[in-house]
Amino acid sequence: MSVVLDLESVSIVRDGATLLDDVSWQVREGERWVVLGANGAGKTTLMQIAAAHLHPSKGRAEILGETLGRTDVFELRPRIGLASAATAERIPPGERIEDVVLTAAYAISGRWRERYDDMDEGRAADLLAAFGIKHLAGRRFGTLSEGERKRVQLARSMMTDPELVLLDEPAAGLDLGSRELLVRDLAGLAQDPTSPVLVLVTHHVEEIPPGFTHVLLLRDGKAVYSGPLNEGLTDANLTATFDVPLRVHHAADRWYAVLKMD
Ligand SMILES: Nc1ncnc2c1ncn2[C@@H]1O[C@H](COP(=O)(O)OP(=O)(O)OP(=O)(O)O)[C@@H](O)[C@H]1O
Repeated sequence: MSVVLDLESVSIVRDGATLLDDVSWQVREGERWVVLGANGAGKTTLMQIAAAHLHPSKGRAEILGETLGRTDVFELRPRIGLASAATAERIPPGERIEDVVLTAAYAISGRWRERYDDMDEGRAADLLAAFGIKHLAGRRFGTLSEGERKRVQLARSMMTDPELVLLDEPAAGLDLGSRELLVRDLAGLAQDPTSPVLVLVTHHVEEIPPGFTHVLLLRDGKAVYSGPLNEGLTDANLTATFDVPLRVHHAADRWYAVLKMD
């Protein structure tokens, strides 16, 4: 299986702070990864590297066969779908949601004078339908609920038919019902063999959709564990990751974690 993401001893230093510290991480075709860690662990920083938006201060990052620093990132970025709080912030509130999805074709976040062909328009419409938001066509992004916005961002992340999709906290701010619907949809994506490689960042094991295969646990910029989900999500690893004693439970293809009380 070919390697989609290959990070070798990657460190990121900003203003004297080490955000990522000697992280090595390999993601292969067909895999679905969860990146789990406490606030400030470095998850978003890692996604910025994986999305070719940030270069390592030290180490080597190879994305879809291209080495950062030796490749044109503007050619690489359209091959990667990204949905994050930062990408959402860049979307003009007055933008119609069809255009929010469509403009991903040019990696921009506000429609201007670019031209789109019927295939692009058709794909954007299909993606709105696939994520259950076709009925919202015509609405302005700024008028949507948080759950609806997350779905629009998900659709946008898939617009270029990317080989790698990075979803940075797609369930943040969702109510229980909306979260569960999102988990169901992500499980559908994960279980579809034609889907791209998926990387999902979260704080909560409850948000891990069935079908995800691997986990990277981050703490203070360092990898605590990187490998198969079933082997990695242990009491000891979660406790080390979040620095509180945790008990993890796996039932009916979902994960749960609570504080150890004894
Ligand atoms: N320019 C910077 N200078 C110094 N520290 C920074 C800078 N940018 C980010 N950081 C710090 O790096 C750490 C990692 O940030 P990052 O956003 O990657 O964490 P995260 O795991 O995504 O956190 P969260 O779960 O809260 O979103 C944080 O402690 C943050 O304050």
